Amino acid sequence: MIQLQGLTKVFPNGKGIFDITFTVEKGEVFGFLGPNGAGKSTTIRHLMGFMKPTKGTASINNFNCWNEASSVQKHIGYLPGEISFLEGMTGFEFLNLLAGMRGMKNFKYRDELIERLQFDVHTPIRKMSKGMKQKVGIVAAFMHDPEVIILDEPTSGLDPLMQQTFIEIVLEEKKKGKTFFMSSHSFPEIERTCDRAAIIKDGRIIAVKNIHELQSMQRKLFDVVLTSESEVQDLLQSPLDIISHNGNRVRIAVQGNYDTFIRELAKYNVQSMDVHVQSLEDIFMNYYDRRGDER
Ligand SMILES: Nc1ncnc2c1ncn2[C@@H]1O[C@H](COP(=O)(O)OP(=O)(O)OP(=O)(O)O)[C@@H](O)[C@H]1O
Repeated sequence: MIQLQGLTKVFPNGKGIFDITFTVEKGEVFGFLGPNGAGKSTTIRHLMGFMKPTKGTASINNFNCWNEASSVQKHIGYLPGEISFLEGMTGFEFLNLLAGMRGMKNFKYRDELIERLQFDVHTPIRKMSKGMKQKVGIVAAFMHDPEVIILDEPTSGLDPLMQQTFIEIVLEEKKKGKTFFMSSHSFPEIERTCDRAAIIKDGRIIAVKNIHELQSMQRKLFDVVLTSESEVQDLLQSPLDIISHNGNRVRIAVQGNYDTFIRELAKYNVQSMDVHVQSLEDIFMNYYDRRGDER
């Protein structure tokens, strides 16, 4: 449904995106993850036909995103990363303007979305908070029942309850066979909604992975308190993956090797233990670091 083939955009300052290649299948929810400035919005702007690539192609539904931008945009719902609306209007007037431009006839879903996102759509846009504007943007991206929905950091500005509502809406649309491409910093949101995710850093794709694969890469970090610093010194000689230590405290990473972990710790007087499950974000950061070392 969405194809990027060697997509490259080099800005005059040498930054940009380089040789981006991947495919998103019809009905797939695809996450696009990366730190600030990695190239997420630039890639999305190419998908929307707002930017001409230096090299390579982007296509949606077999339409070239640059040469056939108007055909592409007919199939798409889009939420930009930075929303700029016609500030003189209310949210409702803005949505009506879009609906008119799109020749929309059925407003049932629009009204349902407004109801679920719980905001006063008749507020003038210039008086809206960031979160309220984001909600208007979400309604605008979904209301016309598009086949493909492209979202640039959709939950930024939403409170946790509304993030949850948003996730539910995405999962419902996924069931209807919609294709999603969404950039995000929120790993739980990607984890809950996406089938696969691409990880981008410094304009280059460093991994495209199945979400289950990412989840199975999760390590657990145990913060263990022993009775003395000398015990910690002894433990440092063990085969355990010790991330850090301070006084009689030690942080140990465990990924599958629980038996060794318990056998080693049983040799000491353990005073307390806390566990942290590594977030997907940490997994990505580890991934970046490893790749950085290889270069
Ligand atoms: N029009 C432009 N001219 C010059 N450089 C640009 C332009 N647009 C983006 N860049 C640069 O390209 C890189 C990628 O930017 P982009 O906005 O795509 O990142 P991003 O992953 O969306 O980041 P964020 O999460 O902060 O929105 C950055 O280094 C940015 O400064």
